[in-house]
Amino acid sequence: MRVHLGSDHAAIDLRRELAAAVAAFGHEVASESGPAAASESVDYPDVAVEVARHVRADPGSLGLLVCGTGQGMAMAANKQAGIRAAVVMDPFSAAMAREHNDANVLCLGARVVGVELAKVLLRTFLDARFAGGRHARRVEKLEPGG
Ligand SMILES: O=C(CO)[C@H](O)[C@H](O)[C@H](O)COP(=O)(O)O
Repeated sequence: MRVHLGSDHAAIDLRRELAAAVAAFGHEVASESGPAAASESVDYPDVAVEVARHVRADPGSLGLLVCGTGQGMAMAANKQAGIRAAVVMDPFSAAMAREHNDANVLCLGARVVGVELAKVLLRTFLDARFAGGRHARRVEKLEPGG
């Protein structure tokens, strides 16, 4: 699975940890967006839009957005057509976001979850698959005018 990563200044360390985890889990870091140092304060909507565009241009890929809480990244990413971004803090939600909601972007909060839980959430998200069926009808309705 190709994964497009992005963070703001509040989650650089977690972004780096999860970039390594993506590879360790047998997946590919397709792109990495965001500042190089925590001293470079950035606006999360800018990073979220960049990653959303990468995901949309790379069919079948997934996005991973991390910031302080994950909430801002999700709010910004979900404004982009074709993007279904989910903030999760537990493995069940990580699995269901993929299986029922066909989420294609995972949002995590570096100030909310620790690194080891973040890795579990990431692996759960990457390993899950969309269930289709009745869920496909519902997901179609998420698109504007859907
Ligand atoms: O956590 C957040 C709420 O969505 C944002 O994504 C940012 O990470 C947070 O607002 C950054 O706060 P800072 O005081 O500028 O470090």
